Amino acid sequence: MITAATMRDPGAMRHRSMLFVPGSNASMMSTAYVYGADAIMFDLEDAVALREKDSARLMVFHALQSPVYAGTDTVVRINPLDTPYGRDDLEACVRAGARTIRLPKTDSADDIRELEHEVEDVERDCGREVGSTRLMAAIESASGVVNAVEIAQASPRMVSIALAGFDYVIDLQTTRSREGTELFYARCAVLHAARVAGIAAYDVVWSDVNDEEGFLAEVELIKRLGFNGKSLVNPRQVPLLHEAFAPTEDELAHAQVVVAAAEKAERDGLGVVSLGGKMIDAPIIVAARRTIAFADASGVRRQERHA
Ligand SMILES: CC(C)(COP(=O)(O)OP(=O)(O)OC[C@H]1O[C@@H](n2cnc3c(N)ncnc32)[C@H](O)[C@@H]1OP(=O)(O)O)[C@@H](O)C(=O)NCCC(=O)NCCSC(=O)C[C@@](O)(CC(=O)O)C(=O)O
Ligand SMILES: [Mg+2]
Repeated sequence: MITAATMRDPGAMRHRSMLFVPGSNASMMSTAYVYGADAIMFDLEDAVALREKDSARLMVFHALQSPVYAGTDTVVRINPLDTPYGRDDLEACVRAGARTIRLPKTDSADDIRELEHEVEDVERDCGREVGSTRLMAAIESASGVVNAVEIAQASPRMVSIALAGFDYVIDLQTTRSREGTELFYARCAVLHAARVAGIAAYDVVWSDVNDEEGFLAEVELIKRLGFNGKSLVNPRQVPLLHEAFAPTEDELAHAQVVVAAAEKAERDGLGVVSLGGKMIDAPIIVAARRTIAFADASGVRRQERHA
């Protein structure tokens, strides 16, 4: 039986970066794995021209099976299932062993249930383990935002949900601003949906790859809101994002002391811990463990700490 627990490996929750790589660009696809993104997302949808849909699908099919991507968390953004390409994309990607399928323009939980049904058929057909393909939804409309909780909970295969800002602002009849005021409600809704469902939340792409300052301001905002990470369009954004999400050495040192104090209190059979006169309770311990996990993912060096 497929359960949420079997689908969600904790590593996926620690992902920060998901790099879009156009499925029609052979040169980008052949090198994308070197940039250190937590997940590589081959795109068959809007980055691919209509006349290249079939050749891009074939290239992604081969890339997914290439040894260079064996150790990478691969995601494929397929075309929506109500287009002439969606079902062929899905079949090729599941057969080739994509770890996660990203459904763009997800408006309702039924979209995910239909996807799940199709994925299961292909898994059975090609002899892949049923339940081995994970799903994620991109929310790109007002309907998607309003239905975000049901979408996030629509299948135990769901591992994450992403806001897609560019299509969303078109549906909202506005435009994308540098400060992102128009995205505030959708960001909060998508994030809350992810937390209700116990899955990861990804923020929108930042398209002006030369505007580093604007990108970093947006990253600070989404980190503060609680997002796990962001969809990216350019390799230069990967280290910037990872660095911004990495705890400082002081934050890490404090988290380690908190966890060490909590573990000592547990060994000593004490319910309440005091650290420098401050009470350390369960949420503070959870936050400290999260900081340590982020530090590990970011490669921040740990030192032995004792209570
Ligand atoms: C942005 C730009 C044109 C900048 O070009 P530039 O030329 O300035 O890039 P440079 O930095 O100079 O490149 C230096 C070296 O990196 C290589 N390189 C660049 N990008 C790479 C990459 N992505 N992967 C691997 N390699 C890469 C490049 O080949 C070069 O390699 P080399 O020649 O060997 O040195 C370029 O990055 C790019 O095309 N990005 C992908 C765009 C894309 O996928 N759009 C669709 C997804 S959004 C969407 O659909 C909206 C959405 O749906 C989103 C949602 O759903 O969330 C919604 O509604 O909001
Ligand atoms: Mg879009």
